[in-house]
Amino acid sequence: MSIQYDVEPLADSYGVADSFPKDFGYGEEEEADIEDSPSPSDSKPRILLMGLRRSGKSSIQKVVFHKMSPNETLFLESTNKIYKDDISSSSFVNFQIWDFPGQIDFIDPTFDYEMIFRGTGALIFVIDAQDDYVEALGRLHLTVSRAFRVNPEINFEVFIHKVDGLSDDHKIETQRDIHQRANDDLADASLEKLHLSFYLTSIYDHSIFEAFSKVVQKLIPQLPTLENLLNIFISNSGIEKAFLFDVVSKIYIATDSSPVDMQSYELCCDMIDVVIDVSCIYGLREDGSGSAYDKESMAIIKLNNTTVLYLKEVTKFLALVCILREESFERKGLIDYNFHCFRKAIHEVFEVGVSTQRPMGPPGVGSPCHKAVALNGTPRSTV
Ligand SMILES: Nc1nc2c(ncn2[C@@H]2O[C@H](COP(=O)(O)OP(=O)(O)OP(=O)(O)O)[C@@H](O)[C@H]2O)c(=O)[nH]1
Repeated sequence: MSIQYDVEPLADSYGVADSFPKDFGYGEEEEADIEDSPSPSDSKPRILLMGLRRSGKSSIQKVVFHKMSPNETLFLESTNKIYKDDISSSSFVNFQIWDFPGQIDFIDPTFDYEMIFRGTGALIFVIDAQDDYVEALGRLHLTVSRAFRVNPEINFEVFIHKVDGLSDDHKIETQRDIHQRANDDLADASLEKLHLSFYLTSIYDHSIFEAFSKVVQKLIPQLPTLENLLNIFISNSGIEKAFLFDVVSKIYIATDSSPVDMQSYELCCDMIDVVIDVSCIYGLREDGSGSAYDKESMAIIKLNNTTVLYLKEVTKFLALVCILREESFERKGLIDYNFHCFRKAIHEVFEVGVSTQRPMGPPGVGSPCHKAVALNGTPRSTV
């Protein structure tokens, strides 16, 4: 395997290149009392992580957005308050992730669930698949039915989590059973319109990143355009698969329309890790200033099975990672030209997003959630 790696530590013309956080990121973490009044940053759309105690909520947040290694999560303390994690300063994902304590009580008058659900884009309910999940299903039903009544626009996502401990057959059976019971409960409550999506996840492999990618993609209004651009790019460049990655979290925010196989995704994730690690060691200035990822970032990795991985910077937060055959890579000039057009188009997509951004309206109880677009293209909610 040979690695060609080329990174200019800092491009002044890149505007905020130097602002890419040195620790790779991961915005300020706020701890909030449940009864806290909303702060201005609370107007950002949220992804809520809910579920019973010890189901794995904090671990998911730490592994996906804070590069914590899965084994370290064994030492995480139980969450007693809502943790609001604003990752928008380092990630394309312009959301706050709110990690809830397991024992949250809807009857508690200090828990303003109307306010919380109104600005929510996605609610992820985590179920521990290694545990008895009857109680979790009851909690899931209570949570989603409350949330749906306040804001029917929320995407409801169920992570059947910790499946690393289950055999393949057991995984499928658990998913079928949870799916069946959860939907039966909804049907009994005449909530057929409430749609739940299910994912099998574990922090010990890439499944958690894949699942989070799908959750985030649903919140990106420009997704069809991005997919279209990727399709045009790969078909004209002889590329087999291309992913548009959020570099910090390794969530892919879009891919071309050919099916995603887990191995390709894992390979691309590993490439990002290699590039960033090498860049952190050799790409910074001697005094440690500069950025591990900037406009000049690119890498080519040739594998011993005639496959080539090609990574290029698209925006401050996004990278394109392509998988192609060695023969196709002989036409690198063509690929680079097509990439140049693709990159330009992506910038235009998000610039249009900014110019069509709606002004923030005053909060109003029960008002529908209007979606506008933020600088990085993810929707902002005005509630
Ligand atoms: N085997 C396995 N263990 C996991 C996984 N995810 C989390 N865990 C473990 O589950 C335990 C509980 O994880 P936490 O992230 O603290 O759970 P939580 O839901 O945030 O718990 P509370 O803060 O009490 O609500 C930890 O020991 C984790 O290491 C997983 O995918 N597989």
